[in-house]
Amino acid sequence: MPGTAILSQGVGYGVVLGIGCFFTLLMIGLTKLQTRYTPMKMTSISEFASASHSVKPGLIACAIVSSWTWAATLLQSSAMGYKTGIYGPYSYAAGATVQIFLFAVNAAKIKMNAPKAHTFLEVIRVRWGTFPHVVFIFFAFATAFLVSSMLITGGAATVTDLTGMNPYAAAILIPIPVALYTLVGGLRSSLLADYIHTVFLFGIILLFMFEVFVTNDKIGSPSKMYDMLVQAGKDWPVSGNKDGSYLTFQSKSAGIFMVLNLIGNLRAIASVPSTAVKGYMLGGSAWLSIPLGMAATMGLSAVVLKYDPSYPNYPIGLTSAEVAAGLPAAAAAQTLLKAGGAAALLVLLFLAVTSATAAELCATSTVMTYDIYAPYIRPGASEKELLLVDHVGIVVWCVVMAIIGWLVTAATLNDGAITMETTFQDYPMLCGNLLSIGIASIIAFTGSLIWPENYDWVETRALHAHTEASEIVPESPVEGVDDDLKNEKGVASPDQGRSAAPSIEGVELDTPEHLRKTHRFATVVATCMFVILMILIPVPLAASGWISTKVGFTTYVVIAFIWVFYGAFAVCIYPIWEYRKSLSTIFGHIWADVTGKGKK
Ligand SMILES: NC(N)=O
Repeated sequence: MPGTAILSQGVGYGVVLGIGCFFTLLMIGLTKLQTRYTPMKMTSISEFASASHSVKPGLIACAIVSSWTWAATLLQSSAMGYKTGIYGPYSYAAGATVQIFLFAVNAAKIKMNAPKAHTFLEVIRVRWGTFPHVVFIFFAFATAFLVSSMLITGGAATVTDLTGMNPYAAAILIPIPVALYTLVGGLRSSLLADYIHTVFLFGIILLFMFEVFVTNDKIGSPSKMYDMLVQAGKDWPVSGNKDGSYLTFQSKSAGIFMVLNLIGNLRAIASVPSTAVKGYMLGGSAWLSIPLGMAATMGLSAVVLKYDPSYPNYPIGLTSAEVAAGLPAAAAAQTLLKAGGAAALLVLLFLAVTSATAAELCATSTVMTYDIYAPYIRPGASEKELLLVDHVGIVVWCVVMAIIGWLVTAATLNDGAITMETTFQDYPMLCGNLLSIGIASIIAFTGSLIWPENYDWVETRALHAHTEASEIVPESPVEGVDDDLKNEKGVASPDQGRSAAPSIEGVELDTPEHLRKTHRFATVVATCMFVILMILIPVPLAASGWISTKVGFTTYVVIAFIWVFYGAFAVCIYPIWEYRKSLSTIFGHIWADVTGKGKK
C-alpha cells in the first residue's frame, strides 16, 4: 500500500528470515547449555514436548502472553482505537482477557479429572469414544487452520505493507524458520524464546508509549493528545459514538466488538488445554496490558496524527480497507518516528507472529502424535517413535501453513466474493460468533438433560498414569540445577506446545481437596474478572454517555502505563526471580568452565 511501505524489501527479507535464523541459532545454543549444565535431556519426548513438567508460573504466564499475542492483538486493537476512540483499546483488551481467566477454570477441572492428558482431545476419546474424538480432531484442525491462516496472512500483510516485500514470498517464508527453531528447541527452549519475545514486546510497546505521551514533539503529553482528540471528534465525528466523540465509552461499534471478541476468542483458546491455573491468572492479567497499552498509544495517535503532513496519503489518510487491514498502527509509527518507528513496529509484529506460529506448530504436532498416531496408527509406540512423529508433525504443519498462507494471500489479492470488508463488519461478525457459541451451548445443555449421566471420570484420571515415572530423565545431573525444577511450586509445562497442559506439580498440592480449592478459586476469580471487566467498568460509563475530561483521559493513560509496567514485571522480571537459583548455578558452572575449573 503506497505511503506505508517506507522500509526496503531487503529489510522485509532480513526480518522474516533473520529473526527466525537468530532464534534457531539461539535454540541450538540453549539446547547445548541445557544438555551440559542441567539434568534435562532433549532425547526424551517428555522433555521435548513438555519440558519434563517443571516450568514455573511466571514462565508459563510468559508463554501464555507470548502465544496469545498475535498480529491482531497489536494491529486490530490499534484499529479499534483508531475507529472508536478510548473504548476501542479497552474493548479489545477486556474482551480477549476474560476468557484466559475462564480457561483457568477449565484448566483446574482438567487437573482434577484428567491430570495426565496431553490434549483435550485425549479426554474426549477416553470419555466418549472414537467417533466424538474424530469429530473433535476435525474441529481442532479446522481451528488450527483458521488461526494459522490468520497468523501467516496477517504477518505477511504487515511485512508487505511496511517493506513492499512480495506477499507470496512472505506468506511462504514466515513459518519455515519458526519450524526450524521449534524442531531444534523443544518446549523448554521454546519457552525461553517466548521469554525473549515477550521482553522485546514490552520494551517496544513502552518505547512507543513514552514517545507518544512523554517525548515526541508531535504529541508528547496526555494533555495535548486530549486536545487533539477533541478537535478530531469535531472534524471526523465517529458514527455511533456519543456526540461523535473519541473520548467516550458510549460507542456502538466498540461495544459490539467487546462481545464478539469475548465469544470468538473463547473458541480459539479452547483448542489449547492447560492446567496451570496460576500461570493463566498471571498471564491473563499481564496480557491485558498489551492491547490496552498498544492501542491506547498507537490507535489514538493514528487519529490525531492525521493533521500531520507526513501522515501516509495526507490529507486523505487511510482508506477503510487499510483500516480493516490493521494499518493505523503502521501509519502512527512512521509519522512519529519515520523509518525507525516502522522498523520497531515490524520487529514487534514479527515477534508476535513468530511466537504464536511456534505455539500453533507445537499444538498441531502434539495432536498428530497423541490423538492420531498413538491411538490409531501405532498403539504402544515407543517414546523415541513418538518424538520422531512429533518432529514430523511440526514439519507437516509448517508446509500446511505455507500453503494456506499462499492460497489465502492469492484469494485476498484477487478480490474473492467474501471480502475482509464484508466479513469484518460488526453485525456479520457478531452473528457468526453468537451462532457458533449459542448452538454449541444448546446442544450441550439439551443433550445433558435428555441423556444425563453420573460419570465418575475414572478412565480419564487413569490416562497416561503409567508414564509418570519416566518423565524426568536425570542423566548425569549437575548438582544444584534441579532444585528449582523439583520445587513443589513448579508448574508442569504445556504438554501441547507452549500453550498446552501445564499443571501445578507436587504431591501435597495435588490432593483432591487442594484441586477442589484451586478449581473454586479459579471460578471465583474468573467470575469476578468477567463482572468487573465486562459489566462494572464499561456499562455505567457507556450508559451514562460520559465524555472524558482532560483529567479523566490522563487517568486513562496513567492506568495504561501502570498496567504495562505490571505486565512487564509479571512476565519479564518475575520469571528471572523464580529461576534465580538455577540461573546462578548454571552461570556458576559456565564460569567454572570458562575459567578452566569445570568438569571436563
Ligand atoms: N489473542 C488475541 N485475541 O489477540
